[in-house]
Amino acid sequence: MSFLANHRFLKMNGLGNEITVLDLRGTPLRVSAAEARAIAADPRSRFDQLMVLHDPVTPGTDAYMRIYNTDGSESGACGNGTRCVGWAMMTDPVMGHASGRTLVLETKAGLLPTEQVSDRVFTVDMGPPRLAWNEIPLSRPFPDTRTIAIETSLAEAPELAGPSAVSMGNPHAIFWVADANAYDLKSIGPKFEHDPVFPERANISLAQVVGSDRIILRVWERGAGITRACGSAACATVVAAARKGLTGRKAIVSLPGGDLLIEWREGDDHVLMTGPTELEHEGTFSPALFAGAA
Ligand SMILES: N[C@@H](CCC[C@H](N)C(=O)O)C(=O)O
Repeated sequence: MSFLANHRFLKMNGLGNEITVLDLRGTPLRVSAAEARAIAADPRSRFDQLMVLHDPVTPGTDAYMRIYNTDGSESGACGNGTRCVGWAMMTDPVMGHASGRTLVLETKAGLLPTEQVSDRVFTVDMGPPRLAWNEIPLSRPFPDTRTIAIETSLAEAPELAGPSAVSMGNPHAIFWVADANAYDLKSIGPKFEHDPVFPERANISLAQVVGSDRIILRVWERGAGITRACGSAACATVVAAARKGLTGRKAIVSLPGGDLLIEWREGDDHVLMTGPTELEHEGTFSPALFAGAA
């Protein structure tokens, strides 16, 4: 039987981005890709991202997080999920032992200081964007990642070419469009996600700039598909928009699930993301879920 049988989880969301939080602190256990897919397959624990808490690794941090997509792949960043973890570690009666209003969380991509702004609203310091082609990563050199060349060309949307590329600890490609709702993202997203220029695949965004401080955004997430919000994509988009002179360094990003406030701070180059969290329910995993999942 899987160690996850009867294990407690929280089902949350950040602007409709479906997040399941699982606490494995105090154990050496690790969720496999098959177990993550099994958790995603149950409507009670369905997620776009599974945030798994582990004991801290770096001194001074509060927890190490592994982040799984629906397909079982792992990511270095999830902005909406990190806010949910902040809420869980501060407020949940079982997971919430953190004192104070700040936490430092760690992923394979780095440190994520997280601050409670009000009851359910959190700001995550998503760190500096990574803009060099080999940091994103891209499969070949581009001196300027504000616009890159891709191999995929769509007969139905030939204007979707030359996206910006940014890593926020995970790879993002941002296509600049006149109307973000004019495209069948479910059809085009996977084609761009798997373009050979993205050796680790990429999260694909359609960004419509509607003012110097406002962007409408839809996202096809690597490993998860269309989601109602993607925090790291919102951060990557404001960075790319500011680099291209399309907006300032602070903007509201409107996603199908609601708004995020993003600021690319002068001075230390860090990107701050502020937005809400919501607890939907808690539950325990049915042992039957993991039959056949190793
Ligand atoms: N929803 C997340 C990003 C999720 C990670 C992504 N699918 C990846 O594989 O990089 C967010 O809020 O940032």
